[in-house]
Amino acid sequence: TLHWGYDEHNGPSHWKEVFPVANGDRQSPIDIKTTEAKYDPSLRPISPNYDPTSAKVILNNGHSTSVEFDDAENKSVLIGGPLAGTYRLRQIHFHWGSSDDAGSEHAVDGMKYAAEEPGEMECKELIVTSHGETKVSSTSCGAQEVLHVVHWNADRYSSFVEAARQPDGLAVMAVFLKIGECNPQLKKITDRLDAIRAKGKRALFTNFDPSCLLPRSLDYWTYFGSLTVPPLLESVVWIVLREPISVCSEQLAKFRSLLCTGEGEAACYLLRNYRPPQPLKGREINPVVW
Ligand SMILES: NS(=O)(=O)c1ccc(C(=O)NCc2ccccc2F)cc1
Ligand SMILES: [Zn+2]
Repeated sequence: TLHWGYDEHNGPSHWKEVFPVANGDRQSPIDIKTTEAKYDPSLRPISPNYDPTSAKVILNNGHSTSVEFDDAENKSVLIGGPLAGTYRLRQIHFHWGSSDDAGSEHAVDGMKYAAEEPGEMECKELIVTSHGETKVSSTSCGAQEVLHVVHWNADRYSSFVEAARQPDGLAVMAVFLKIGECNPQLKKITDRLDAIRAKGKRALFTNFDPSCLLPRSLDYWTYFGSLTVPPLLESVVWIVLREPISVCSEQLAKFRSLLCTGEGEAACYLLRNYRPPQPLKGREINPVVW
């Protein structure tokens, strides 16, 4: 049977063979067309409230690296914005591409921040060389990667797994990471990746508050979608932050050095792990800027 991944033979175009919901009506990620987003005055600011002692372990599950949090009580929660009730922090994880100009999942106005390889957004930069001539460099701009902060509706459901099967069960905050300065907060995570290079490995990871990875502005777009990896359950209220945070090339490269194979297996690097944008199927996207 298909073991899903991100290669030619088991990647996103094959997932529907095992997970038919891949062709559902509320799949993620999507390309957010900002001009079509409809402002909803009832939407409030989001309010993350995390306790650093909730952080427990960092692991490599073969599809990404995640930091898992203690979600046995309402210690670290997200409230406000489009959310009715208290959503409990479960884990954070990342998606990236095989080169610095690809890798995030959601896109904004076609700027496939992350973009599958073809058609990624390019920005032309004029560079004046030392001897005065100008030349155009086409570097990709926009974000190259994405951080997902995953929460579940602890008001209405008794576990993550139960919530993951409900239409309002999960809330995931997406933060774009843009190539630039190295990110000192992200360093805490990238410095631990050497300890969990093989699939299935885990390491202690405590005293970490993921709000340190959030941008200054919490302006966001919100829409109803799904998990972006199998089982692709349609249970996610997406909250996509407009402002990216910075990450440097060297930090991104460390994610790509993770293995999608276990110890003792022929090594294969987890070079990319993002799903391309999916059809909107008539969904409304609400921007929230205040
Ligand atoms: N990329 S994302 O959309 O933010 C995303 C978030 C969480 C999961 C997850 O927890 N999967 C395991 C899982 C799924 C369903 C039920 C139990 C599970 F453990 C997958 C994808
Ligand atoms: Zn994700």
